[in-house]
Order: sequence, then structure tokens, then C-alpha cells
Amino acid sequence: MTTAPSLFLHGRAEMSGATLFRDVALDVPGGGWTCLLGPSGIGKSTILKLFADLAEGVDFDGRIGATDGPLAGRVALMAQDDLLLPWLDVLGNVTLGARLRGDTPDPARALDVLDKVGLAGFEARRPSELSGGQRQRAALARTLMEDRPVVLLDEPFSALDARTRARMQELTAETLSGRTVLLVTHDPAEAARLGQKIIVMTETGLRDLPPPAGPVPRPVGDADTLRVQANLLEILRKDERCAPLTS
Ligand SMILES: Nc1ncnc2c1ncn2[C@@H]1O[C@H](COP(=O)(O)OP(=O)(O)OP(=O)(O)O)[C@@H](O)[C@H]1O
Repeated sequence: MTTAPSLFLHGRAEMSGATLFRDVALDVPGGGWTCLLGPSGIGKSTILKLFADLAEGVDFDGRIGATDGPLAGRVALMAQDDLLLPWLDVLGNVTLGARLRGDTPDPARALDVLDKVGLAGFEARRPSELSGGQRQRAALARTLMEDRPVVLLDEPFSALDARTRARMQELTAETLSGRTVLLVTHDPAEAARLGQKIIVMTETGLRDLPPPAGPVPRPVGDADTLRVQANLLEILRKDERCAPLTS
């Protein structure tokens, strides 16, 4: 893996003349986890797609990229929709990135990652033969297979039961250690566990919140983590348009 760069997105976005978001100033530190929260429809997924150069139909006016040069070829995106190809089995989906790049797929590594996400024995199934949570873990496995310095995760654990979610957070934090990770989540507990930078996006801008102390993933019962989780929930429940903003 090459060095994990810092990212920036400063600007506004429109689609068909309608504003998606305005005057966002987002800075994502390199080599760690940044968590982005905010109300539904505020533009979080659009930001991930802009970084991945997959924001079809979106007019972005501003500056976006990595501080050390072009981002192209250095980004893996796990979209909100799992985007598993229905005609491929799980193993085929998980090794798809390598085949699309013209690389030799590594089925042994893919089977190891599938084992780690709890899908050992599911490699020959089609996506239609999986539950929602299993599909999401297959998509996670595909993302973890990509050896990219920048990883964008759009609600990657949203379909998982609490126990599996905690385990997948730990696996993902361990696997992506040292990479630049931008995680979109609606879950304050998840942001408090994983965020080294925590940002709430509102209609009027971005608000940085101090993260808990300690390395990620933080223990679920850690007192500082629970305090930040509660604080985040309070902030998300309030009308953010009235809250003081830092940018
Ligand atoms: N293909 C599209 N055509 C038109 N509008 C779109 C399209 N995709 C997204 N939008 C609009 O762009 C805005 C931002 O959407 P986006 O998916 O980025 O929000 P989000 O914050 O990620 O929401 P959620 O938390 O519900 O996933 C929304 O108002 C949405 O309706």
C-alpha cells in the first residue's frame, strides 16, 4: 500500500440545478478514521461518490482531492447499496476488483476474508441466496480485498445485528489500520467507537466534535466513548441549524 493521503473537499454541489449541498469545507486526515454523520438527504453519500469520482450527474463547484496528488486508482468505495453482481457467486463478487483491473484474482485470500466476515461456506452462493446482513458482509469482504490507501464506507454495518456489527467494526478497523477511512454512519455509538475525527453535517455546514481518547476500535463500554456517543445523539436530536458551527 502507498502512503495514505489526507483528503479535502471544499465547495458546493448541484444536480439538475437543485442544490445538493452548499459551502462544505471537509478535511479528512490521512491514515485514520473520520466519521461523517448527519440527517438523511444532507449529502453524505454524494461526498463519498465525489471522492470516488462516481457522482454521476452531480455538478461540483470547488476543490476536491488528496493533498499529495491525484486520487484516481487509490480509492475503494463500499456504497450504501451493496452492488453485488447477481450473476456472480460470492467468491466471484469478492474477487471482481482484481479481475476488472486485469490482475490475477487471489481466491485463497478471498476465502480467508470471507471466513473473517463469517461467510465461510457461502462462497458458491448467489447474492439472491443471502440475507441482507450476509449481502452486506459480502460487500464488506469485497472492499477489504481492495488494497487501497483510501477507503470510503457508506453505512457499511447498517444491516448487521448488534453482535456482528461490533465484530465487523473491529475486523474493519484492524484490516484498514493506517489507511485513510471516511465512514458515513447514522450510528452515534459507531462514530464514538471508530472516529478519530467526528463530523456532523448540517444544512449550514460541518461541525467537528472532539472524539473520545484512545486508539480505535474503542471498547464498547469505555466511559469516554459512551459520553461522546450520548453527546452525539443529543446533537443529532437537536435542530442543528440553530447550533454553533465551526465551519
Ligand atoms: N440520482 C439522484 N437524482 C436526484 N437527486 C438525487 C440523486 N441522488 C441523490 N439525490 C439527492 O441528493 C441529496 C443528497 O443525497 P445523499 O444520498 O448524498 O444524502 P445522504 O446524506 O447520504 O442521505 P442518507 O443518509 O439518507 O443516505 C438528497 O436530497 C437526494 O434526494
